[in-house]
Amino acid sequence: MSTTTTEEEEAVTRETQETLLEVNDLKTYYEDGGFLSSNPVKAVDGVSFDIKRGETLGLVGESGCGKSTLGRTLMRLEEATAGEVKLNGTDITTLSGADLKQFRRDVQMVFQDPDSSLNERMTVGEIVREPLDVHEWKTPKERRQRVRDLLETVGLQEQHYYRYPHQFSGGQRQRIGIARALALEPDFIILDEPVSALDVSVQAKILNLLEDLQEEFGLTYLFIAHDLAVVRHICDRVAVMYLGNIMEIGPSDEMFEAPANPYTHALLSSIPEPDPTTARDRITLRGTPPSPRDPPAGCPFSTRCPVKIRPDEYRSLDDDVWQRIEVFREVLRERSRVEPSISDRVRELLGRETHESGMDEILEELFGNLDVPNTVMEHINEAAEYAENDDEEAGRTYLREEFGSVCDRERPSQLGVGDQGRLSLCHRHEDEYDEPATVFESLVH
Ligand SMILES: Nc1ncnc2c1ncn2[C@@H]1O[C@H](COP(=O)(O)OP(=O)(O)OP(=O)(O)O)[C@@H](O)[C@H]1O
Repeated sequence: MSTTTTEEEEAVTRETQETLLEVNDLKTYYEDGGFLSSNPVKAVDGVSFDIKRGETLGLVGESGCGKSTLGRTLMRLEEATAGEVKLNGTDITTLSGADLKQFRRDVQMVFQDPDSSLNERMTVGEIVREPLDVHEWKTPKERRQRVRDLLETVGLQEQHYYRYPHQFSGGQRQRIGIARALALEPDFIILDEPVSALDVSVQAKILNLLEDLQEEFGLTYLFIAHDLAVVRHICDRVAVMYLGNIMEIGPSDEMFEAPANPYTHALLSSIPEPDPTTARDRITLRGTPPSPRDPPAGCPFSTRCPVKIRPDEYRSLDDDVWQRIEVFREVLRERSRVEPSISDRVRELLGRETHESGMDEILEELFGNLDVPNTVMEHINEAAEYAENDDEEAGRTYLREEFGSVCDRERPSQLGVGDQGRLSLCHRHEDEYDEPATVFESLVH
């Protein structure tokens, strides 16, 4: 049908478009000598992608998954720990002097909260003119004219030049932020949740403005958002981020219609469907994302994945028992996050052995009403014993060795799915395993 041809044509067009930004195995770690552990926060943990000139790439994921850190690293507001960021073929992570100054003209950022990103003591004219002054753009007279033109471009008026940000509505303030970002004619703009703080009625106007500006000036966008509906509307492609990794990246229409990665699947199933006849089955994710100080050794999503690969000997184990084992593993992980000295202190304060009394209750709660095979229960008891003796780490290792699979052990690579260059980070795309979609089907029926 014609849609397929159009989609294929789009894929071919993308192939021939010029690459503006290329990111290779980028890592940004925060070494802040944390209170609970000296491990760094692995906010961005090895991401690779590219953005073509004129394209809009959406970056979505739950709070804390590393979206802003990635955006800030691309802006050189955070220092990359490892990897490459190439803009027009030049690695920007090592730029300095005049080259860095030029880079600061080419890449701009629009922030979520126009209230806190605009200096209340400056007039609108001064705010928009500031980057022109810093970069000594042409003459002062030409700068003033440029600001007037920019105000008009973003839908404000010339007389707004002498007013202060507090005299404007949220949408107008975001227009001021956009005018400022456009001042130096950048190639690339990072939009960090640009409409999240605005009323729904104003959001559409700002999104339309951004689309018009993109067309007029040939801009390339990285659009950071947690609102998937907004992303679907405005982005050509979407990258789904989880725990510092890109789990899936590809054309937005294709991804929204048939997510390939289990995490994308779960994320999309949590948005209400406008058309109830196509309602997807909702997937409720267990637990919370692991700490980015201590991410899983294998797949980043392995601790919560509803379609995680099981070891052969447990393929036919009852689903409920299997889920509870996974929860038990999560419990030990949580407990091992607490530094022993703190748990000792708690025990001291309570005047009792908190760990020991807790473990029996946990096992009863998790497995008490289930028919658990003896061999399985023996393994669980063994791990519980380690935990009772304050060695959660040994308990975790024991469970990983017994119940773990390739998902726990090996980080998957990004594998191609579909025929439009979509990539997904999941072992299930390897030939020997069932695809995530097939397993989700069987879970539901
Ligand atoms: N300056 C910092 N020092 C230490 N850790 C940080 C710092 N900034 C962010 N983090 C941590 O890095 C991780 C990623 O944070 P980031 O703000 O990039 O996520 P996000 O997806 O943008 O979240 P949100 O949507 O809530 O802004 C989080 O665990 C966060 O606590």
